[in-house]
Amino acid sequence: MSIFHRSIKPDTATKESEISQTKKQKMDADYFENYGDIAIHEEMLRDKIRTNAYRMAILKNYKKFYGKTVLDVGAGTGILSLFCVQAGAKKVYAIEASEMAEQTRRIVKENEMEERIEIINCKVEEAELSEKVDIIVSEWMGYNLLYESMLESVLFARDKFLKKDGHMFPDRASLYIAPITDDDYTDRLCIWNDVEDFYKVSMKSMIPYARRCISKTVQIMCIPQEWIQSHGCQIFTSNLKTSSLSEIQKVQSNFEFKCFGHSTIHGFVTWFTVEFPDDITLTTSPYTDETHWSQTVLHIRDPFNVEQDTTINGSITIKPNDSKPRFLDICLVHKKDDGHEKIETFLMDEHLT
Ligand SMILES: C[S@@+](CC[C@H](N)C(=O)[O-])C[C@H]1O[C@@H](n2cnc3c(N)ncnc32)[C@H](O)[C@@H]1O
Repeated sequence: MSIFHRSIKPDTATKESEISQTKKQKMDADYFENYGDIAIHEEMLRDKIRTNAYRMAILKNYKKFYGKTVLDVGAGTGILSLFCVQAGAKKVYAIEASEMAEQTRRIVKENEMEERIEIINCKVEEAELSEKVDIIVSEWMGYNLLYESMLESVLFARDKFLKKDGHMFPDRASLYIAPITDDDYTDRLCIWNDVEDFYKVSMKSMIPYARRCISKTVQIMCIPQEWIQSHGCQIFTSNLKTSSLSEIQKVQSNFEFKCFGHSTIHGFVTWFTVEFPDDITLTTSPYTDETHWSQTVLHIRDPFNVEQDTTINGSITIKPNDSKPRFLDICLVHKKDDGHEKIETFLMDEHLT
């Protein structure tokens, strides 16, 4: 992604590009250092909803895997590669850029699968394979589906390594949004009223600022179903076999909700699903069992009241942040019935709560 404008002279542009390149490399280094740590892999393996969805998808589709070659993009501990061999894969290329790859080698040996799983310790963008593969498996999803921007690497791998009639596991991803009431929102503001009782000084003037602070931070949490105030609306869906890079680099969609009943809207929640062949779906919906992704909550600045059938419409744009492309810029525009449009912007970076 280019960060400079046409008006910048070539030499300045080169300098800018070098800086951005160094920044990007540093960010990637931090990213892979994070995945070199055991804790994140423990969290993923503890998430049985996630891991069993992949296990079921691979084992139930054993006819697709039997005798075939597979590329596991971002193998981590190698768990998905092991499932692929259990399903009968002839050869799995397990590409992992972080230092975890050293441990993956040990795990593969422990399972006596060295002859079938080849660990390649580099970024998939830098890998060379001696053949094209029949299947790509990858667990690339981040919070709000696109946080981390790993899907770009998976599509890169698809275009370079997947046979024309090959399969993607998963092969579809979708993102949903719904308006919510947040029962904890008022509690969070209470302190600015309570200061008077506690210490006999007033801090009520902080309330508008506190609201702004709440609305700026993206919260990762499992919300109670009762908070949801209308049916969800799909804002993004991608066929991973055919989607282009540009389609996944900018999500832009309108939404419209009809509210269930009387409540206060404090924000919006997003969740995602990924689908595999043979009707297997992994969902992070608030209506099903918790996963380590939870849901993503975007609080608005000025909560508003709704009644049954109040309409909320608007649009959402999600794209990688220009200078830190693994993070996301989110712009949410919303309007109640014929009211004024409100615009909320969020940076989904490491300061998630
Ligand atoms: C979400 S984890 C999944 C790990 C494992 N497949 C699992 O399901 O438990 C993603 C892994 O992909 C690796 N990864 C991300 N981008 C990569 C890239 N471009 N090339 C190679 N590995 C990558 C990360 O280091 C991380 O270990």
